[in-house]
Amino acid sequence: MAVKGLGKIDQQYDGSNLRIGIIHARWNSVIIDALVKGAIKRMQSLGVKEENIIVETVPGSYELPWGTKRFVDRQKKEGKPLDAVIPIGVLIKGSTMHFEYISESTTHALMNLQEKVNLPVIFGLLTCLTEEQAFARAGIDEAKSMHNHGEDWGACAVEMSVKFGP
Ligand SMILES: O=c1[nH]c(NC[C@H](O)[C@H](O)[C@H](O)CO)c([N+](=O)[O-])c(=O)[nH]1
Repeated sequence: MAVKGLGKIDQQYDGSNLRIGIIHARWNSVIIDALVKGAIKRMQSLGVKEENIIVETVPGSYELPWGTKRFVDRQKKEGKPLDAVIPIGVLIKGSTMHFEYISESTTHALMNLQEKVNLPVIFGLLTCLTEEQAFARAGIDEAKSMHNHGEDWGACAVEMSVKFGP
């Protein structure tokens, strides 16, 4: 069976000089909290200092693109520029098309944001058809916990910053 997820990291990247932002939505907060903790844990295991992991929040996933842009700009303006940013949101399909529209528009906006902010913008949006899928991808024990995707996003942020930074 193919092993999903980031798999083996081809090398340990040294995050000790990095400053990375996490901006997360507050919808589905139990799942969000697990994903954020997973990202922080992995980044610290790669040497990113606690004081260099800056966490911000927005109401929902739809606010992530604009919130991320302003967050990155503000950190730069304060003389503490980020090396990468991880927007995190959890969208769970409901009975309307709301899920589809937010998933599609937010994904495209986050992808396009990379050019605008000239930084790695890691794709931390879980778009799940059921709560069980979301619990599993946040490594929460109530479901068949697959793997905490937040850890992958943390590793990705460090690798992209080290490899492609200024
Ligand atoms: O982050 C989420 N926002 C959601 N909606 C709120 C949306 O992101 C905005 O915050 C809201 O529409 C105000 O702009 C969700 N649902 O509606 O299901 C969801 O599952 N996850």
